[in-house]
Amino acid sequence: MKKYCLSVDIGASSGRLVLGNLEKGRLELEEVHRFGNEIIEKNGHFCWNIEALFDEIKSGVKKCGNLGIVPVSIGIDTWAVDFVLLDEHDQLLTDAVAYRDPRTDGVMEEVTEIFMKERLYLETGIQFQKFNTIYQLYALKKQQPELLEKAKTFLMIPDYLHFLLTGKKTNEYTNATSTQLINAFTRNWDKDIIRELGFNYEMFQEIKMPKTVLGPIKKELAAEFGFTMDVILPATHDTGSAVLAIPQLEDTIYISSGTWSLIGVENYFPICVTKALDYNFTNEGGMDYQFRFLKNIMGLWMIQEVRRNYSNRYSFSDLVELSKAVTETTALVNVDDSRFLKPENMVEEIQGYCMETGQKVPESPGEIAKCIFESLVNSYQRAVFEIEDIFEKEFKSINVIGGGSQNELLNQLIADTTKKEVFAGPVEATAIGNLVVQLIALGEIADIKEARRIVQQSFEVKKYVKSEVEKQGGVV
Ligand SMILES: Nc1ncnc2c1ncn2[C@@H]1O[C@H](COP(=O)(O)OP(=O)(O)O)[C@@H](O)[C@H]1O
Ligand SMILES: C[C@H](O)[C@H](O)[C@@H](O)C(=O)COP(=O)(O)O
Ligand SMILES: [Mg+2]
Repeated sequence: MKKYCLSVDIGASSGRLVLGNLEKGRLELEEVHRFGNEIIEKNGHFCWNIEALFDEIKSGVKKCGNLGIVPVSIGIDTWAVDFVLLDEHDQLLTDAVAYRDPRTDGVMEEVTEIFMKERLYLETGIQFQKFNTIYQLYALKKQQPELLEKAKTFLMIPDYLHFLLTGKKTNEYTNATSTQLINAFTRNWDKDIIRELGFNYEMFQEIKMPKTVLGPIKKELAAEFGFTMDVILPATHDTGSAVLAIPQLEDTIYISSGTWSLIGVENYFPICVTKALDYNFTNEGGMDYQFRFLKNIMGLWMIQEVRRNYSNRYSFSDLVELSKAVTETTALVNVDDSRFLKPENMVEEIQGYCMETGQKVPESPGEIAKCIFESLVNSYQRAVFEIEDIFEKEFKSINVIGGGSQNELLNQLIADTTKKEVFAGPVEATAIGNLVVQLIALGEIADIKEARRIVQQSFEVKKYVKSEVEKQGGVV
């Protein structure tokens, strides 16, 4: 009898439910449901449509039933930092405000007046991004103090979705670390930081690790689906799941390439030295208390927005082909400039940057796309230099995972620019990482080492090496 697990991976642009089962030492996947995940405007803020996302999860579970498949377990992973607050009746007090909302403008600067950056970094090891949960909560404290006073429960997005499924309230570790409120050494909520910022320490829930069996779904949901299953916590931070599906990590820098490009390495301890702070690297928590030493690069969000600006007239592969047809050197932008975090119009924002920096302004969709891809690779190259500077070693290869690993032009540009071997895939690394944790918890896979061996045997990974044609252009 096949034993199926069900992964729910909701990234910042799309979500998918993927069934997984082990067959003769290989992991077989079946995508049963895919849906978009767009930011909406609600009550004057940019928000996620959390109700619609839960409905999509339920639709996907029902599709399993329609296929005659009853999963043994389900686990949900999503993007990081965002959260909801519940009142004493476990009702929503807040919308699921998105990390791209401007409510945190200027807040990080205020908080680092209270806490020196060095202290926050030494205690948490987390990068300084204006949208971190710590700054979102501080913004709430300033803008809607009455909400924060009423809050009895803090749940991050996947925690909340797991709560809707089971009625259980926990905070999963890997995602909790992205709040910048977890102490990197105690691996628990940092009471001093929380209390000194005036947050209610009691609203934070017990930290649970990946592989935790949270329990069965609620009876009424089991009745609705026609079957029950257990919730097993994956690494509920999607990047935490994605890196678990990298076939081999030895001497490898990974790029989790989706809406964001998360570039980093797996590490056994937090690196909180000044150089890592200056480079703005983060030490996000991983399964089995590993650390994901990485940094955020603006990522394929930029091409997603450009596609939207062109009314979705072009597919992602169309935009890649159009950029290939552009032969002359294009302008380069600093993709990590906060102006690209949520511009009105990405095309115009890129053109404005090029005009302001005295560069030839890209006009056609192909020129815009090429500018984005080349500029992203420049930022990747800079991050590679920084990683090798901190670790005082050269890394042999780069493994690109996620939807962006399908961008062959980008993969080749990375190989040409970094002069390293580039491995591309698995595409659905996040869903795979989510599934292998459930299978480990169920005793179907021994540990993460065996899981990586299974991934190697189960999924295609393409290799790219530096092409003969020398790449033009330099680091911005
Ligand atoms: N066929 C394709 N060719 C090139 N790029 C692609 C293709 N399909 C998807 N992508 C890239 O993958 C990105 C989405 O990656 P994904 O990991 O699904 O994102 P997320 O998890 O953040 O929602 C898109 O923004 C797009 O740039
Ligand atoms: C805001 C966070 O940095 C972001 O969630 C990032 O950590 C992440 O995991 C994004 O994943 P995508 O799959 O949406 O690119
Ligand atoms: Mg993703």
